[in-house]
Amino acid sequence: MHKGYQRSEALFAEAKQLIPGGVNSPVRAFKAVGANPVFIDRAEGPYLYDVDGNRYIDYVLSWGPMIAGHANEEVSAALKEAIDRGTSYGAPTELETRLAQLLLDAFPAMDMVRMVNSGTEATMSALRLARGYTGRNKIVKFEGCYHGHADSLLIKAGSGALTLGVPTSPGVPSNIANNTITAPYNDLETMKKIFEEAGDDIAALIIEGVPGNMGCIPPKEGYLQGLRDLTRQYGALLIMDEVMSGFRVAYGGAQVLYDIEPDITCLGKIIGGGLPVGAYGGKKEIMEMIAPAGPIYQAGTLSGNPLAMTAGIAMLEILKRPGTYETLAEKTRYVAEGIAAAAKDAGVPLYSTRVGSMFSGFITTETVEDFASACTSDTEAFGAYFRAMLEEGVYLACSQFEAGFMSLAHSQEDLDFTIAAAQKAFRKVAERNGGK
Ligand SMILES: Cc1ncc(COP(=O)(O)O)c(C=O)c1O
Ligand SMILES: N[C@H](C=O)CCC(=O)O
Repeated sequence: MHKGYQRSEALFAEAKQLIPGGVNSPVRAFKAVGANPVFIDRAEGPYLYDVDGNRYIDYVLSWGPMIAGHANEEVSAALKEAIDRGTSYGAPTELETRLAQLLLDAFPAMDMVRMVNSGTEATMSALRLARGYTGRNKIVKFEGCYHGHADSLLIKAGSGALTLGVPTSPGVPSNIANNTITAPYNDLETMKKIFEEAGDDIAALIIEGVPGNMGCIPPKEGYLQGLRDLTRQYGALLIMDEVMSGFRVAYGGAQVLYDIEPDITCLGKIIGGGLPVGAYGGKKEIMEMIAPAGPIYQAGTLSGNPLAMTAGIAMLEILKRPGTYETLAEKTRYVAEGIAAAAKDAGVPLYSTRVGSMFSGFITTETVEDFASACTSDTEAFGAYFRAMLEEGVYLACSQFEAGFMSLAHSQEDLDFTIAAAQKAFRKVAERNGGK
């Protein structure tokens, strides 16, 4: 029985006086689902516990990083041991080299990697590198893909920007926006035309390994290879943003799953084991353009932070174990199919997608394969579904345009509980739709 949201409501009211919108990242505000955020007290395994004493099965997992579950014993033990040796030195450590080696072993396309503090820093720095390396200015991104909040990339962006109705943010200077070309995802013909027209000016094409920021939308067969061939033909770099898909859809990322060789890869989330981190890497010839090896400047006071490196190493050691990704994919299949069946039984149209341990359910009768088709979803109905699931004790991403994530800690009981909750929630959505 849900205990209500009293204390969360009070904390949110207080936070709104001190922090814009009461949150430190817009998606957390639950704005698109007609609710107020629950404030979290603690987390363990697959569960979040809120300040009112409610327990939720968590499919957000801090927006992806907590793939081994919250407060994982091995990650926590490594961190406890590390913290007494100091929390930041601003000087090199062996830990950075150890994590770098793990990343390079997992990504055959990377010869070198640079650590930063967030996914935003990784993609922003990767663009500068691509521009500096090619001597060109334009970049191509996809409608509905989100790569963090750097100016060049906040154009027709997904995630919170899309959910909150500001996919192209005010404050991005027009001369920067003019250098970003946007394209529809999963449409190779349109991309060919873009390159025919502007190919000689394009420094890079950036794509999410598996887009998750307009909901999870798998690439069509051969699409990524088509982009790889096209970028090579025109001398543009292919940047795979695997901040979300890295170590989520495979050990490595989407490029390992689909056998694609990008020029630059961006990482974040899982590789920090729940601590702030990002990384970007690629071929030696490109990476050695970065200072101090080369002239392209990029720096960071806390980059390579020993705690983030420690947590990342512990996390990858867990994920390396045989069977990890098979287990994650099987749990995801089970719950996604269960949710889809629950929607069908209630007469709610649901288009279900998944890749590895990422999944989405779009409330629409359409086939979802790009931004335009994702936008056919009934976001009001999604809000009703989200609120009903929350009351049942299941914490989903608070937008139709976000992906769900599975962890190693979710038990069979948790998955069955989730499906039973979805059966109740979709019946409520159907009643609401019938009552329209
Ligand atoms: C694909 C992708 N790229 C980049 C980012 C930006 O990462 P961060 O939020 O760590 O800045 C995110 C998430 O926010 C993401 O999902
Ligand atoms: N969809 C975003 C990243 O993947 C959500 C994280 C955020 O913006 O706070």
